[in-house]
Amino acid sequence: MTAKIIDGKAFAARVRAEVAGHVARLKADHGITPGLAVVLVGEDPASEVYVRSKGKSTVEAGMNSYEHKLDAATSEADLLALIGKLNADPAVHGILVQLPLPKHLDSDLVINAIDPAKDVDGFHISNVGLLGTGQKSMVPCTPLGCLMMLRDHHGSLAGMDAVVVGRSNIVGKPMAQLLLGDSCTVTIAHSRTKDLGEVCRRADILVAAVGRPEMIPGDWVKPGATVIDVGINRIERGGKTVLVGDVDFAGAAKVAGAITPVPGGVGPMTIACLLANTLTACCRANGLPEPEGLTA
Ligand SMILES: NC(=O)C1=CN([C@@H]2O[C@H](COP(=O)(O)OP(=O)(O)OC[C@H]3O[C@@H](n4cnc5c(N)ncnc54)[C@H](OP(=O)(O)O)[C@@H]3O)[C@@H](O)[C@H]2O)C=CC1
Ligand SMILES: Nc1nc(=O)c2c([nH]1)NC[C@@H]1CN(c3ccc(C(=O)N[C@@H](CCC(=O)O)C(=O)O)cc3)C=[N+]21
Repeated sequence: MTAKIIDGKAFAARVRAEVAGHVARLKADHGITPGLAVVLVGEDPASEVYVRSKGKSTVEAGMNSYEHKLDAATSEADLLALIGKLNADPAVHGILVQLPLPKHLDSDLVINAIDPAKDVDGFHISNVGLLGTGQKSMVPCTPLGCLMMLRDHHGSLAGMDAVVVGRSNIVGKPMAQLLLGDSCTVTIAHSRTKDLGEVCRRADILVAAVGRPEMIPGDWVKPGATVIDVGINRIERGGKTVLVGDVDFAGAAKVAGAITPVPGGVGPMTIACLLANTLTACCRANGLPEPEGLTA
């Protein structure tokens, strides 16, 4: 079998266009422009690329983008003061603090200082709790993007066996919650899982969020399964730096029913969902009905 390639880039373009349409209507009918503030502490080159591309997409969707670049040595008090200001600013509907933060900053403390209604990453403990109890929340962008692609491909996910490899707070755990919410039978695997290959081979839906280049070989994939590769790994190959996922794409594509590529899969969907979450936060803040199909 040769897998269908799930085109995250094209899907993301559709989501962004839909968001832009809603933004135009918000402006015309209500005079409101959604605003997203992105906070970057320190000078990680990969993060800077990512923050720039977020800013560009935000503006292209018709929203306001506010970038705050802080020195790597910024104190916790200064960062918390900035978050306080953004929380109080009515022009800012979404706040994203780029992770990881420099080691001297307590990321839990910082994330939990964000107004949950503006927490477009969905990392605040109250959003985590709302998601876990099936209540309306802000849903983390990467897992939300994965869910949208899965629903688009399968329609209903009910009863499917899903395996999520990785248990981070930003990808693995919220991904598992969303799959459970769609009535999958969910297994969460991690670095202490025994017989990971055996576990993966049970999956109708296999989500890899590990951060290890091409660690999942084709023979861990059940024939016909849907593979969602969240990994973003930069490696040297043939004297060039290339981007690869956590899955051996060539091997897995021979067995899977459908697979997301890297680049052009989950990454672009993450950014599209960030814009969608900012729009949703703006609608909620203004007591307006939220657009359908852009949340979980
Ligand atoms: N496309 C996108 O939009 C995004 C992509 N990413 C990418 O996704 C990947 C994962 O990110 P993130 O969740 O933040 O990473 P973390 O490093 O926070 O978590 C990695 C997880 O993988 C598990 N793991 C590590 N090694 C193994 C192994 N050998 N076998 C099984 N499990 C293992 C860890 O287990 P344990 O808990 O036991 O240590 C951990 O739960 C990265 O490549 C990152 O760049 C991240 C965010 C967004
Ligand atoms: N608070 C916070 N929220 C995040 O959502 C967050 C974060 N911090 N820190 C870093 C990770 C990583 N992440 C990516 C998003 C998009 C691409 C993306 O668009 N990737 C393109 C390729 C881009 C390239 O070429 O480098 C693709 O896969 O096609 C990648 C990675 C979000 N993260």
